[in-house]
Amino acid sequence: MRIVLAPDSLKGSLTATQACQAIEEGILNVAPDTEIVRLPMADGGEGTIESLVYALGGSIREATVRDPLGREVRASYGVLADGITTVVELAQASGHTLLSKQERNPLVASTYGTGQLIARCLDDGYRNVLLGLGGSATNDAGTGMMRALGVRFLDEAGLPLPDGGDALGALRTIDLSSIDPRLAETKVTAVTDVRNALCGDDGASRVFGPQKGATEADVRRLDEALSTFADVVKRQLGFDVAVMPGAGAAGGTGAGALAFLGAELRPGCELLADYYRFDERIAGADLIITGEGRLDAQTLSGKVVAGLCRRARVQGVPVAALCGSIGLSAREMDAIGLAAAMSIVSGPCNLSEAVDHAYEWMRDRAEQLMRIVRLGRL
Ligand SMILES: O=C(O)[C@H](O)CO
Repeated sequence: MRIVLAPDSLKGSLTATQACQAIEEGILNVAPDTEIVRLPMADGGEGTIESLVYALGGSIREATVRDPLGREVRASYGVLADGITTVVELAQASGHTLLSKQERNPLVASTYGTGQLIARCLDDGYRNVLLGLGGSATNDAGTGMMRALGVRFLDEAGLPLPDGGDALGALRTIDLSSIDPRLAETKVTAVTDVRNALCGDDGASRVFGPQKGATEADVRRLDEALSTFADVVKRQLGFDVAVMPGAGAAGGTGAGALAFLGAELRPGCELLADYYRFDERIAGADLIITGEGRLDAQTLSGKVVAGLCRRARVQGVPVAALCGSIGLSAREMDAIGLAAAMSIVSGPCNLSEAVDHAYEWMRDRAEQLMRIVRLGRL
């Protein structure tokens, strides 16, 4: 049998590569001669570097940059085995996991460190950058990132704005005269974990602000500030980032990447599947096993599992999912073409138990799934 493993991470408990390893162990316990293809997925957020480097080869490097509050932090970036592509993950330098709950404050948090990581890739001589967007602590439309790359964001008096999303309310002019000239010869592809717009009810501040510590009043200020940013970009650069799907990823960094880096925005699942040559590699497979923390309405709106099911359906390869929890009905699973889903949790437990045991539970559930598959072949 040939089985393709393509799980997303189970955030906070298993990375996608750990999930692959656990599932593989479970399968091989039952059917040791199974051919396994490992394609750990990611959506642009945490784990994007790890998955791409694991599946495609390459190396992980580190640099000291600024965290969302300006302190020094060691952050990773990836260099793929093709020798030309680097992977910068915004969550590494500007992610919400770098801050304690009390420190979270999207009014002031900045993506500056992400810009420093991009600059490091340019210093190393790379001109093809995959920029993973998701899991941010920020709401600054990527202006911190661009400041680290030479752009100046000025107020009415022509003075530079302070860091953070709130300050963008006072933005009047963008000075591109000192932008890093190497960007002109660099291709940036932004890998987005969501398709949200920049502003409004579906926008970055309203949908993701609260999880970064924004109060209702903060959400309104941040949304207005992003709208001011979008107006200035439109007036000065001539295009409308407010309405583009994915512009709201990572607190609006999708918009910044569009406006200043000339980035193409690609949903994470689609980009990784293309880099992995997913369609070719699933051809003739007996089964695809995917997974994520929770299967729910967000899964339907295009997360990793739905994206893979769409591609697998074209080739007639069945997909099963192993998840932390399942909030989809059988009918909804049918709608996305998911053949089966199992929770890895077998009884009531608290979150820390689930985190501590995720690897063994994933392995055991994969073993059960494999036993069922074997029964079906008797
Ligand atoms: O970082 C964020 O704001 C969310 O992950 C959506 O991109």
